[in-house]
Amino acid sequence: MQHKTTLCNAMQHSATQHSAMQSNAVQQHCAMQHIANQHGAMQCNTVQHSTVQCKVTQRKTTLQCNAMQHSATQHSAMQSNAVQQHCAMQRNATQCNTAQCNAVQHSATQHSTVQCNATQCNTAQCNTKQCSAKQHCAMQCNIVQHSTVQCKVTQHKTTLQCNTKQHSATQHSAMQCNTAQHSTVQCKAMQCKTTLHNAVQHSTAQCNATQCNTAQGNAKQCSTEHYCNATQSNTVQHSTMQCKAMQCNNTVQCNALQHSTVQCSATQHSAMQSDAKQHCNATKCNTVQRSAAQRSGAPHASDRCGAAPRRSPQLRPLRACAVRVPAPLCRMRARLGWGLGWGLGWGLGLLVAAGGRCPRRVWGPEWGWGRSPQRDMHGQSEGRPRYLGQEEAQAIDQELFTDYKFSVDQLMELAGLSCATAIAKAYPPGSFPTSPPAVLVVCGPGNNGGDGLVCARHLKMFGYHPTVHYPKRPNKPLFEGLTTQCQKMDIPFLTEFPAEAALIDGLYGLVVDAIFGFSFKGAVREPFGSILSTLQSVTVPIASIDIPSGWDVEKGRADGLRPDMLISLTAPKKAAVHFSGRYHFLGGRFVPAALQEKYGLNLPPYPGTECILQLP
Ligand SMILES: NC(=O)C1=CN([C@@H]2O[C@H](COP(=O)(O)OP(=O)(O)OC[C@H]3O[C@@H](n4cnc5c(N)ncnc54)[C@H](OP(=O)(O)O)[C@@H]3O)[C@@H](O)[C@H]2O)[C@H](O)CC1
Ligand SMILES: [K+]
Repeated sequence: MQHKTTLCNAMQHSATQHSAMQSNAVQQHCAMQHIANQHGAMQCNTVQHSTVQCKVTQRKTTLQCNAMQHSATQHSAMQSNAVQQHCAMQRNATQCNTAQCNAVQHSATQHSTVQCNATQCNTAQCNTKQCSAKQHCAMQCNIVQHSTVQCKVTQHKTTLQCNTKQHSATQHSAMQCNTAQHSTVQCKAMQCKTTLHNAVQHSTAQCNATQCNTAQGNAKQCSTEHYCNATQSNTVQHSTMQCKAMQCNNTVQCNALQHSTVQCSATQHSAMQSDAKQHCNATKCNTVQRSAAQRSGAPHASDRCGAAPRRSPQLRPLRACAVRVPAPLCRMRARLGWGLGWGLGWGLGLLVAAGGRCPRRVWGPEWGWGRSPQRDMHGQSEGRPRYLGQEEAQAIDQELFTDYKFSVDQLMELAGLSCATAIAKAYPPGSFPTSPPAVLVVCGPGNNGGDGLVCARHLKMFGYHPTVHYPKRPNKPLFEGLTTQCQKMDIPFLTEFPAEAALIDGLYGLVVDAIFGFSFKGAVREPFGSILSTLQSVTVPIASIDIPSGWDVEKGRADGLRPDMLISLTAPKKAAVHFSGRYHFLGGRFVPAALQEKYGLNLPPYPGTECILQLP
């Protein structure tokens, strides 16, 4: 509100003052907005700002936006960030020296919510009293780790930024409306359909994928030169997620220029195209390979196992299958298993399994058991691990902590490592439709969520590109530590869960479900209800840690998630008998023999030094 037009006027935005941060590629955008007096502090940003720079600008309060606050003493941590040239240009070199940007100035008092920005949140300061406002950290800690895409979502979700007067419908600039980062919901009709969003204002950044995927982005609109031309389709804004099938299906858009490697997303790529590492070129996109059949998951030509994976038409299978049931039978089994009731469905499933197995991967004797399971209705059988009830699982857990004196983080580390290892075995990076292999890890409020954070960290170490969504964070050092570790390893945290399954399908090759574990009870509460409901519609594979989230720990849930992978920790829980995905692993190789004995776990021997074991 204090932000006067004059503060953002031509003088400040002159060539000399326009810092590296401000003098972005789309000069005309700022120029246009400044002239129109619409330039609020928030509007100073622009998508064209690099991630760091953009955020710095956006985080500025209006007070900070003016020249006075840019004095040395007021230069907050936020301002004295890595964009040193910004400081140098706006202040003289001596003012913006290291001393002024040092810890002294980063005192608690100076660390306002706004000032405690990404840079600080990535440091130890984020865990101190200075940044103790949890929401603050949650929001701001994400920033640097957020890719351009994610960062903008976060920023645009900020109440301060989104609810100011400048963000009225008319003032809502193309910049604000732009960003592929806006989900369809966020990029509302009101914002996207203002007269501001005309062709002139729709710069490269502004005509983004989200818009192209909305009602505006229909064939008619997107095929115009303004909206979906070659330039727009190959910008950084067009991440995997954004350059969607719609664009690839448009023959106009499907030219070689637009279809960079990055842009050819999972959705666009048929399995055949992905496997062949032939990125969507003009020929492929305009030919029969883009047929409906392929997009609906027809098996890959090179899939020697034949049957298309239920959830991952775009992911290559691991190894050759042994005995396989024809895909229709497998599908029938799945349908029966989930559609006609548990008992009947599972019984028929076993009938099918007796003659062969659906393409559930077992790697052979060195990895798992070659034989099919002979489970009873409780999942227990001779020579097989005992499937635990909820209370049993909790009791073993407690005993590990109280009697054996393990700490939670010890076991969580092993559990999370097991999960990452199993994922890497089943879904090697090369099998992902996109490079890098992007994984969405959704973490819940308990230890299952902690496993997810550890898993994300190890996945990162293994060469994956995990992104975490962690909406409900316990106020405990363990979880704060795990979060910080991820953030400092440049793992982005999505503050907003993608509202549409298609976005997830486009962006990620795999979803890790670390929402609920063996303590889940009752009806799912928000925000996890919405999250799970979205996850039910994704087509990329889901790997569930310990229990498919939302399932009753003992009874399962017929209309719930249908993960492609389950990593049972310690021992499978009773619900696992209903698991029908391809990969069932046992992980958490930390249960001492005496405890195994006491609870009659009957765990199979892990191979060698492995921390996981594939179950049939
Ligand atoms: N020994 C082992 O095998 C180990 C396993 N680990 C992992 O830990 C989980 C179990 O962790 P726990 O924290 O006990 O439970 P959850 O992760 O399931 O989560 C509990 C939180 O979930 C909330 N909750 C419960 N029900 C609902 C619901 N219906 N809707 C929304 N939220 C729900 C619950 O909230 P409350 O308000 O009820 O408190 C909790 O916040 C295990 O499965 C393994 O993954 C360890 O990592 C290592 C040892
Ligand atoms: K889970």
